[in-house]
Amino acid sequence: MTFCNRLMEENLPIWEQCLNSAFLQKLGEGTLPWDCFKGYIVDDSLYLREYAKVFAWGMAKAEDMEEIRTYYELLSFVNEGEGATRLCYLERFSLTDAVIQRLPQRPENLAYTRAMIATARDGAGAAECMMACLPCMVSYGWIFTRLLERFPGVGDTPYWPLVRDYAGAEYRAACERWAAFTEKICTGLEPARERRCAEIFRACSVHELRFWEMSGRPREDI
Ligand SMILES: Cc1ncc(C[n+]2csc(CCO)c2C)c(N)n1
Repeated sequence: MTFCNRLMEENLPIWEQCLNSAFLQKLGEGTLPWDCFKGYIVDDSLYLREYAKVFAWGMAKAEDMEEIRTYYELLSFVNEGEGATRLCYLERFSLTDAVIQRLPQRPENLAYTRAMIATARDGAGAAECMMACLPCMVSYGWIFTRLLERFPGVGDTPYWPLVRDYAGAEYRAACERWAAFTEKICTGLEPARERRCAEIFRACSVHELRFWEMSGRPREDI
């Protein structure tokens, strides 16, 4: 089994808890309070801004152009794909990007992005950087694919544009590319560094869970 597949398998129980969070279950059923969804979109927009900085560290430490191209691809994915869906939702909430950028990240969100950025900043290189980002990419693919299987009716809810971004074949193919790149850079690592990588992957999977739990509560400042 590949290193990335092993990590995914080991962390499936955490992702399962994400899928079973009140936020995602209600989103699937179409009963999620709109205020909770609004809070999620705001925090997630702030999250994605900070997330982009992880790749700045990755690029600064890159050893070849392929690495830089991968970070560039990941960044443009956030900017074009996910950014567009979020902007549509913000418009529906009558919120603008300028307004939300001044809002604070909620504590769980801040803890997550601080941990990712510190990991990429302090890590030895691409392996640590990708370990911090991979759970967020691949857990979304896994979670939203399962969510759609469990709640096929989600296609008729206002949450469909978000689910559609992650539950399709195109996103799955992108995840496979990112995992293949990660596999390549993690092949032949010393055992201590490999253990550290597994710890980062797990810590970030737990941060994902905390983010979903946080999203079950509305923000009080919007
Ligand atoms: C809290 C949180 N976790 C994960 C994602 C998903 N995500 C973030 S970046 C990216 C694509 C790769 O750059 C994906 C799929 C999110 N939006 N918010």
